[in-house]
Amino acid sequence: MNENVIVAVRARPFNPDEIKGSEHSLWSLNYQTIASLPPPTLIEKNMTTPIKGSTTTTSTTTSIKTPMKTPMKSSISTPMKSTTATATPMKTPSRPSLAPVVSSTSKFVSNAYSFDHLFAPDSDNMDIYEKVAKKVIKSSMEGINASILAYGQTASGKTYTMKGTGKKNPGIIPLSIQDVFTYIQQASDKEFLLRVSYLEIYNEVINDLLAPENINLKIHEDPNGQIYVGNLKEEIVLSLDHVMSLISAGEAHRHVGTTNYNDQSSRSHTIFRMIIESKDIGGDATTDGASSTSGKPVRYSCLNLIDLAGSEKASDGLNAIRNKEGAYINKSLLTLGTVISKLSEKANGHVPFRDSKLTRILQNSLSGNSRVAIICTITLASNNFEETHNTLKFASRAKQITNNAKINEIVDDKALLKQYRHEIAELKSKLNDALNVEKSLQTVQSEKEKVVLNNEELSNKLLEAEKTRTMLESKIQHLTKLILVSSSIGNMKTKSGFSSPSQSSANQVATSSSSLNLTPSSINSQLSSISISSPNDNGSSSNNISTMEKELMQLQSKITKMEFEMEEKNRKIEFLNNFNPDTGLEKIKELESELVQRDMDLSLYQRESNRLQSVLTQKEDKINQLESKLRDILSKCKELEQENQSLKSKVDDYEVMY
Ligand SMILES: Nc1ncnc2c1ncn2[C@@H]1O[C@H](COP(=O)(O)OP(=O)(O)OP(=O)(O)O)[C@@H](O)[C@H]1O
Repeated sequence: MNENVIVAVRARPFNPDEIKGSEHSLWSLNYQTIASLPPPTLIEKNMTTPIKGSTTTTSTTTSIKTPMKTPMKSSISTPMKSTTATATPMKTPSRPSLAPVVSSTSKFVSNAYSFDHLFAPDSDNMDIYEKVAKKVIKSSMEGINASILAYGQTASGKTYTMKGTGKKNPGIIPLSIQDVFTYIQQASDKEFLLRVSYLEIYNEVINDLLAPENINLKIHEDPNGQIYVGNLKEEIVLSLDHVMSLISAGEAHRHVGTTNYNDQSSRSHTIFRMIIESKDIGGDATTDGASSTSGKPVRYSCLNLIDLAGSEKASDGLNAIRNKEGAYINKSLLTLGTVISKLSEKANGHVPFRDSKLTRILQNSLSGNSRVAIICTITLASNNFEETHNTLKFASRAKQITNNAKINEIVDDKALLKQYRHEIAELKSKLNDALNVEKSLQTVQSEKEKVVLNNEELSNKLLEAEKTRTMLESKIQHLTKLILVSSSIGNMKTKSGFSSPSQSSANQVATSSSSLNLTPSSINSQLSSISISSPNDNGSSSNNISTMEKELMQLQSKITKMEFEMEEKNRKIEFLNNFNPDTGLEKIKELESELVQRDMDLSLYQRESNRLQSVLTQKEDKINQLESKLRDILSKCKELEQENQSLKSKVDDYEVMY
């Protein structure tokens, strides 16, 4: 759509210095028109003296209007219905008027300018937002590039207008951002992607306010003729608070300083930019929240909210730094003025966009596909008459510029919104894969833990079994020793008889036992009666031992088997550590069932080992008993031997006697 730049003029109230200095207004405001008043010296003698504190907003009559002492209140929100003749036409003009108005009663030439909106000193930021910015913001939400900028001399209220003074008095920037999010909230059939950047142009150097380490950035032009700043940080934003926190972080890096006119004078131009991408989600959103609207175009717009530094007189700076800053500011504003002037002439001549960073960055906005609103801030004080006049001239020229803003649509995949949608879909599928892998890994992990646990148990059991084996071995050894002694007593009977007194005591026992009916066979039978019996025992000691040895061998072979299993399990644990979830899960299950089987075997072995242990204990008791009986028998044998000796000597005596 072809549209002229929207121009609004805002007059701020007199500041304390101006009030103290008894400044008066040399301007009259009437609806959309502002006209200059003659200086007091020109007021005809027959006129009344200037009315102190007058708040009249009536425009000049046939005679020149009296200058006002204090900032006037404006009734500009409703058109005046005055029937008095005015120096300038009071109708809403379609074009601003630059025509000088000549008073009929003096040589004074009044300049009157008409704009789309004129805001008197008592207006507030919300008024300005509602009347100037709101529709521009709405356009930007619909895919139309937009720029809103504040222009004016130093201390005229640009920052006050653009940023406001906190939550109670927000300026155009916070109000716009708030509206952006309200719009998104209400547009239930659309999805949006917002990203912001924030830069300043200080002394013709571009600095990134969101990434202060990015300084002296360069301007580039893409193949489509779009101007952009390279390496500028763009942050995706999700809420009003998020944006505001970025802005206030950026503000901390902006160059601000004290001048003669403003304690907090902006020493740089700032451009807050929001890239708005939007896409209809229509009715075909998929259940997982992803939309299947990939074929639909993405609307794309660039919203610039610009707070310019103010023009100032060369002598305004307090020191060399301020003067240098002022010189850069003035130079770039002069270039902006020239650019605006050239664009307003509508001739096809050269437009010096490249003469300043500011105009170069604003090139796309000022020269075509963008809605532009300029808020020119002025002071009505007579001591700034010249600057205010210049601002109004600038504003009038800007009003001549026609732009052709249109909705920007991207059909291919260049829009970040589409790229993000693709990425989200890809990531979702990757996430699913990852979840599956995670599940498998969790199973593997728990299988592994089980195997490790089983292995530990197995190790403990193996240790126990080995202990048991060692104990069994030593007991069997001990038992074997004892039984061999007993056997040799039995053997004596068959090999040597009982005749030789020089034979061992056991033999002697055997000899004497014949007379006492304590023959080796009877001892043997006594031994048998007290012999150790295992469940499979046939009752003989040698059988006991061989049974135990057999059991021991079985146990040994079981232990060997268990050791082998342990090794195998260790191999499997190693295998699990290097487990590949795709192939290993089945094997883990097999292993698990094998492990369960092994577990059962192991507890069987354990039971067997316990049984053997108790048999051994039993046998040990019996051996102890046997030992004590053996001792008794031996002592009886000794007694018998002694008896035998005495009997022998008695027999000898008898033989001697008879
Ligand atoms: N409409 C207004 N109502 C009340 N106070 C205002 C208004 N406009 C500006 N002021 C006050 O005037 C002073 C200068 O305003 P501001 O800093 O916004 O000017 P500026 O044009 O941004 O100046 P500079 O170009 O030096 O940065 C501030 O103290 C501000 O609060």
